[in-house]
Amino acid sequence: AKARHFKWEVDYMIGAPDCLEHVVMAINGQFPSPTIKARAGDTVVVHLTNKLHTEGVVIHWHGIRQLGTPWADGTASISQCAINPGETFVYRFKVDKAGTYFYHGHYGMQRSAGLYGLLIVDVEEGKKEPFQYDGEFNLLLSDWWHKGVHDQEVDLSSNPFRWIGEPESLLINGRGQYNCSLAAAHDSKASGCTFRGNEACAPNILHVKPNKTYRLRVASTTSLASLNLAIGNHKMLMVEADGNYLQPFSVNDFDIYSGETYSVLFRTDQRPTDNYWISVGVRGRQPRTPQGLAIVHYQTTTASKLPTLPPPQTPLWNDYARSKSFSNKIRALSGSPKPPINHHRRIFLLNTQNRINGYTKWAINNVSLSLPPTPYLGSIKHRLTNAFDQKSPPDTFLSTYDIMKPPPNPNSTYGSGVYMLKFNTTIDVILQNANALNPNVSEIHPWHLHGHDFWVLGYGEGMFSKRDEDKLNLKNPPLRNTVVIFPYGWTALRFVTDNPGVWAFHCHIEPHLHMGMGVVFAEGFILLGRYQTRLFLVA
Ligand SMILES: O=C1O[C@H]([C@@H](O)CO)C(O)=C1O
Repeated sequence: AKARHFKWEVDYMIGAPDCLEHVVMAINGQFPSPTIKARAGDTVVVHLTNKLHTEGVVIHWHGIRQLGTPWADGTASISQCAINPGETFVYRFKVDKAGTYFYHGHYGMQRSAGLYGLLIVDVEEGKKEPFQYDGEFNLLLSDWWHKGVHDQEVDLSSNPFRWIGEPESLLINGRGQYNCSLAAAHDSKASGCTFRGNEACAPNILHVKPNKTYRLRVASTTSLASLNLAIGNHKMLMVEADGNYLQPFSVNDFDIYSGETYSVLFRTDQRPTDNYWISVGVRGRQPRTPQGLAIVHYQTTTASKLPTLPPPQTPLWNDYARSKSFSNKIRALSGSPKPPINHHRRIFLLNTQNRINGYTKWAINNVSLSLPPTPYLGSIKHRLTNAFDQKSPPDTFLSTYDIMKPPPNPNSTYGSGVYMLKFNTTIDVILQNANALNPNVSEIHPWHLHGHDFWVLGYGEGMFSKRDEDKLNLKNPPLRNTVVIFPYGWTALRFVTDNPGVWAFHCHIEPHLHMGMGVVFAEGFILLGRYQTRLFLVA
């Protein structure tokens, strides 16, 4: 194992992610930020200097569990103070498990502003993956707005509320095309793009040889969009999710929610004199955004030749049955760690859209997350009891709550959202979706847990009930760090509190987190009475 050192400077720069000039966040002048490559067992050391003039910054290493290093999780107000302009903070953490990961800003809405990059962890030297391939490509998916992120933040925090709307573009590896279409040949209304190939917004081209197997690592860091990805005429084999191996299964396309990663294998067994589209489109919300496109180029033909077939169509945005069917196919590779059979504590988290003094918010069990200036990790360890509201949020909600209707009383309150979890216990979380403020609206929310992987025990419709208990999958549930709740449905997950620290658990939709959609798990602190806690000492 090695230590891998990086010297990074975060700044804004002028870019053109979808061909239109726009301010974008960059590391060392690069957008998307540089890809980190490491091997399992390595230590990554990032010296992060904040070159922004008027705002703080932090970076979260999404999917890395930070075993024994909770201070390196990179969450402002939770694991650390935001790094001030001019300051350097050193992130030092172990990448203990091979897989496809990414990193991103976790302060305000800086991820939406473009602060993200990939983190690829290969298996240890001499070890093998449980599948074989001849080459690999990375696709980092994101969505892009023409309105700047500061304006978006103010819109969302205004009364009356202003929603950010759907993205203008989808980006693949930071590249999209707003004012032209690569697939204009298949769309009489669109005007074609003319690229020489070296433009910053020219599409990604994956150069492949015929009759080989390639691994495609796909990560979604979208601010809002749920996506579906397909490769024209090529089937894919799902083999990895969020840094954990899957029982392989074949698909024509797959859904990917913000915060998720997948590896798929595909075989270049199609007509080698043609090229093929990779298309990415919006699901789960009214699609108002053109597909994102990349090209698979068979090296037996010319790279500039556009595919003859049209880009694969994205499935109907509200065909949730299709999305659920895909999610339900995801199983852990046989031999993967299994969940404990019993739980010690079960926390029900009701997701509702609410109002506080006329401001539109999201709340969990009627508490809308509001982060304090002093980071929890320090304030809880040092018992700074006036650093935040010590009132525990509720473990459940009224069983009579009608999730099919808008909240009868939409008024909510702000809270610190801190759940104290005992060390080495098994925690179940039942995420319960509900109707938003408008009638007949319930949206998708991908929830992401820091500091852990969890087992996804199942999904269901309506209110979680005792009867659903028997349907939970304790046999081969996948381990993940992000999972979706479907409209009007529930999702059950389980994890073990074996990693002392303070961990965010939140909707990975950036504007939703900004509007309070999250909670905090403080784990491994000994409770010494009402206001006294101490960090549990572990080796
Ligand atoms: O948080 C959100 O707000 C809007 C809508 O509910 C109110 O405008 C929307 O679609 C969200 O996801």
